[in-house]
Amino acid sequence: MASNGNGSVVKNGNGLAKIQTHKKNNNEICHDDSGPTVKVQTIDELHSLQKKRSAPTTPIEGTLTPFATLSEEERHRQQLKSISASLASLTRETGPKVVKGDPARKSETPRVSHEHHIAPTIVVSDSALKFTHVLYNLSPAELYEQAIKYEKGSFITSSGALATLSGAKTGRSPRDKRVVKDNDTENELWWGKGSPNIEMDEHTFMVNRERAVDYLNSLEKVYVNDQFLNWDPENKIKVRIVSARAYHSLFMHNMCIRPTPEELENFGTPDFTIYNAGQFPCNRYTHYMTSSTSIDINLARREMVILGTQYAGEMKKGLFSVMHYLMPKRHILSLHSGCNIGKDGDVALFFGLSGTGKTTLSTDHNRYLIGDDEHCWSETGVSNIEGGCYAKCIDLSQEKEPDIFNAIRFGTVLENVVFDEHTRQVDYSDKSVTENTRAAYPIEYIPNALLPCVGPHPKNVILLACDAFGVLPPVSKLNLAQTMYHFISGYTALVAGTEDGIKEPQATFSACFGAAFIMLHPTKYAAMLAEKMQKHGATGWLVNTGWSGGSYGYGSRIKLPYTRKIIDAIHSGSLLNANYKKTDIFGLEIPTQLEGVPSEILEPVNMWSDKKAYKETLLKLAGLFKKNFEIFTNYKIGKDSKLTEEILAAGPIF
Ligand SMILES: Nc1ncnc2c1ncn2[C@@H]1O[C@H](COP(=O)(O)OP(=O)(O)OP(=O)(O)O)[C@@H](O)[C@H]1O
Ligand SMILES: O=C([O-])CC(=O)C(=O)O
Ligand SMILES: [Ca+2]
Ligand SMILES: [Mn+2]
Repeated sequence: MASNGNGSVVKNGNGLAKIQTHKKNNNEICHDDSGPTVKVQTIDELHSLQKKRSAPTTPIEGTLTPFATLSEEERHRQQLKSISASLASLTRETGPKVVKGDPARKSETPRVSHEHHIAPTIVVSDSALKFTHVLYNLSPAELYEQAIKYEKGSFITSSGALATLSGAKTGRSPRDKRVVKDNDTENELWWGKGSPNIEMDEHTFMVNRERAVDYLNSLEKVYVNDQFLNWDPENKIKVRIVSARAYHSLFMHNMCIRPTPEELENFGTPDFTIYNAGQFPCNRYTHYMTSSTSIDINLARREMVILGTQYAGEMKKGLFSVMHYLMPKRHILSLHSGCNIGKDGDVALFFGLSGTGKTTLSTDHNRYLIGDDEHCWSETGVSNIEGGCYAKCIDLSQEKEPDIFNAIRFGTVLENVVFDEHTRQVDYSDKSVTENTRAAYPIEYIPNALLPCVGPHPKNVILLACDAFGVLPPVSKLNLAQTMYHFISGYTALVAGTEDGIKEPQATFSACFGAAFIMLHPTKYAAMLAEKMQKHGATGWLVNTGWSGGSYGYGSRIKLPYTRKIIDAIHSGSLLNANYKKTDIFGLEIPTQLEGVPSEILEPVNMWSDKKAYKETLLKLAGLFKKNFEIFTNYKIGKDSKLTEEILAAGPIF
């Protein structure tokens, strides 16, 4: 039996109805098929319909900036020229042939003798004969696709974050950081004992730079981010990050300030450039190299090179070091601190080393978040340097820290976490890869973030110390000299190893609560802080977020709700008017009462059952403070020798 003549259903030999696939002239069956069809010839054409052209390549209509008067093509050309110049080998071609777009997409592969070929060649090498594809300021969605397709260990978690692996290094490598010592920096920077700046010469920097650039140019494609640092419009810095991984590009997209399409069109030449060739090692036969990792800063060239570590925090903190050099030159103080602002406009800074509570306490439901880690204090007030937060996520829970937990969603980079292979549910308690698991998210993922991230002069300067010895009071009010003493000391006590047995707390002193990132001598920053606090009438506080009733293993950590009550009382101003008494040895002013906190915990000795052990531990810690401060005793702080004397006298006395 063949056609029934109506052209719709044909019975075959065994009597089953067969649906005809050729065009019918009636529509009795499958009504849904009769709608309009797409007007394309191929599947590629169909895909091309999905995408509308947009930033960062589409010009914004109606903008009257000089750059906007250029044709789109000319703007494009200039942008590529700038990127080609960034990627130039300094010994061969002046810059590689760069072309925008993903090499995996055929339509974007350059044809021969293309106008995208920017650089005139001096000497032809193999690298000059190929194109380097530039993936310029990709969006999070595009970077997700790149990461998942090309980078092992990239997965979407159940909440939508991008889980990544940073490779062998899961934290910063401060011993592998080098800074070029030249005629200027020799006198300007802090060198020697206690300083984070380990010298290298200009020539060695160039060797490493060439190594990184050659590595990047050998790849089929590189990622380029053009972004900003510092929300203060007068002191914004333009940064370019050239990297080989979508993970790095998305991390910086989140952590730096994201330009608007208009700002990107007028971007021009960056003020600072990072070459992140982290997958590729440095050469240990190179002078100054003591491992296969090297993070090199050249302030004169305004460049940074990363070899042999893929830990993304190196980029964030490398730029922070640069800000610690550039900002003081403009009489702006750079700060390793969190910052928030109350409904009445009162600003608080939170200094502290890792794990002391900067992120936890600056993310406060009753206040607006300005930033969690890096700030500037200028003549006009405070500004966040970054456009994102980098939160520790070990043992993170929705109950304890809902805002951070909920920020871990689409767009967020999750480093080195462990998740269920099927549900992709993250287990935040799992330390299999590292204890330093981290989440990097744009600041606007925190619901009460203040945008733009700027505020007036701080009213309170809170120094956080997690004292695992259990002898520092939960809160003390500091005078200016004491604030400077504790700021320069930068104390916290970590507990080495948390698995089995009771371990001794380990005291850590890190000048300005961030010695790894400062460039000038600590007393320079301290002098600026003292001047600003004095001028704007800010009050200093020392808050112990660590142990009470005994050292680690005997006492217990001060409950977070109590610390929050203490912080609330600082913000509201009520603590300023409390009654105070002075402690022995450290001479700290401690309140006798504080609403919502049991009075006995305010004085540490009350909580220790073994008073003798308390006194011994207190003296031990005081001795550590004294010893640490020795390297600072020969420095004058600011112009005021009276203040210097007061600071030296503000430490423990015994
Ligand atoms: N009393 C307390 N005060 C503050 N934090 C506490 C307290 N008790 C426990 N914690 C916990 O200590 C941790 C503090 O870590 P947080 O991420 O805030 O430190 P951080 O200073 O931002 O560190 P980093 O510089 O490494 O980012 C959190 O997990 C918090 O829940
Ligand atoms: O920089 C990092 O890797 C994390 C951080 O915030 C710090 O250590 O201060
Ligand atoms: Ca933090
Ligand atoms: Mn930090």
